[in-house]
Amino acid sequence: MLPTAFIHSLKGIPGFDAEAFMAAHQQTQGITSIRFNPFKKPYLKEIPFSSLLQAPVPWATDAWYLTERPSFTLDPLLHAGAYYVQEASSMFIEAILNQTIPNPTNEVVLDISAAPGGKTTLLSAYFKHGIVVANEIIKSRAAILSENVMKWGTDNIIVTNNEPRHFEKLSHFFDVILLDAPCSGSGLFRKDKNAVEEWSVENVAACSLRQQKISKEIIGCLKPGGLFIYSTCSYSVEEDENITDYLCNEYGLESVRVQIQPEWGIVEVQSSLNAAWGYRFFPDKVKGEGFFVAVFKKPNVIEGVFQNWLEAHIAIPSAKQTAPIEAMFQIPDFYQFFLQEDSFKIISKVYWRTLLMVSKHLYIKRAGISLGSLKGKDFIPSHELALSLLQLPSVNQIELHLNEALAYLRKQPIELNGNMGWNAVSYCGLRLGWVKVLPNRVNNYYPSEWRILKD
Ligand SMILES: C[S@@+](CC[C@H](N)C(=O)[O-])C[C@H]1O[C@@H](n2cnc3c(N)ncnc32)[C@H](O)[C@@H]1O
Repeated sequence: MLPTAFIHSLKGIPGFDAEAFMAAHQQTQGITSIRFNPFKKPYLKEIPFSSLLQAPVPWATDAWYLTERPSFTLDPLLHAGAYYVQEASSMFIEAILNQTIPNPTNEVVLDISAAPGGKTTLLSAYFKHGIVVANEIIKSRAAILSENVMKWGTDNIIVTNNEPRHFEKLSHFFDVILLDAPCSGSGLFRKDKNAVEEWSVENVAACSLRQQKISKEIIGCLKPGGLFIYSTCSYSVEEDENITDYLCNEYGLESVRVQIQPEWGIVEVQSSLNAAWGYRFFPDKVKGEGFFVAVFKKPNVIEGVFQNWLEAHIAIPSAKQTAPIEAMFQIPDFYQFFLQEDSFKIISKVYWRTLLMVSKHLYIKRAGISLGSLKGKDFIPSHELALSLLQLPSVNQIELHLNEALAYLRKQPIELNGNMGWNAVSYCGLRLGWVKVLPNRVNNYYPSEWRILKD
């Protein structure tokens, strides 16, 4: 049962049809959609859920509605990062980017509220020659973000665990900022019954203030001429159109209109003060959950100078240290090696300076691809390396059957014939992780904290 005050608060919003809206909330069968990982799909020997793929999500690339929700946990390809289970409305960010930055080059992108990482993975794929700083304020959620980023496997994501105000020093640094704001969550009422119970007029007002505060703290990081995308999964005007007015009034952002197809069912709205464009997703009109998004351009004025970038708390290992690792994994020379804690990592040389600058001001949870660390004389490859997109021609790869893959993901002992030492294991052609073959046993190196607990 939806709160009366909530329904009352939506009356008068263009596209809101109380009866149809409430009927859509009675539907028990949820909508499930996935977006394939464009970098891993070419290696897949079998398309997951091929019999369940119902129809493509019209505003996204290689994203599909499924006829039912399978057990994703028990699909090894979820753990290999073959796809991301993402709510369809959220995928509209790709349609926005296609229209506003049709030829992405080497953009520096900030996803300020990024966990669990649905939009981060989308941004990482869209800006494949750029870099995405994916930030999450809550530590436990930053860990989930990090896990999902590792599974996605790209080398162009830096995960940070900071408050938005910590970004203030990165003046005019980003070409694109996505603020997928924390909100009252009414758009997810169909999926999350707790959100219904927690909804209140007071919380909507508190969320609106928080959205303004986050905007204020990060707006200076956007380059003149840069793109600002604001989204929520709330239907409340206070969190949607009113924030778009705030962004135009306070920071002079210019609203950008996006083309939509009538058959998509998305409702175009305008804010009351600045007539800023916004896009509303109502569940009775769209095959997806509730969502709001608006797009802005920062005026193109030239101001400010970049600070001196070149001091950072990241170490560069010596060539002597990296030579055996380079030889072990045949690392292409467009990568820069760096050491974070005791882990050897790489990032594209193009983004080395970006990383230095970010690391000067923010807590970096992960960046680039971790290759592993030295334990005595042994080099222990990181799990992240197995999940990355790096070709590892010198590594022996053992293809597992479904039962073996699930045993591996449960971190159970498995029997395999591999080469002595480190071997990657894969399922349907995608790497799942590492095993170490010893004379009398095989050690399973799947991370304990990620293991599947479900039978
Ligand atoms: C809507 S969710 C983000 C979903 C994510 N963008 C995705 O696509 O998977 C909003 C996020 O904002 C974070 N958050 C909460 N309070 C915040 C604050 N004060 N500043 C920034 N982010 C905050 C939440 O922890 C949550 O992860």
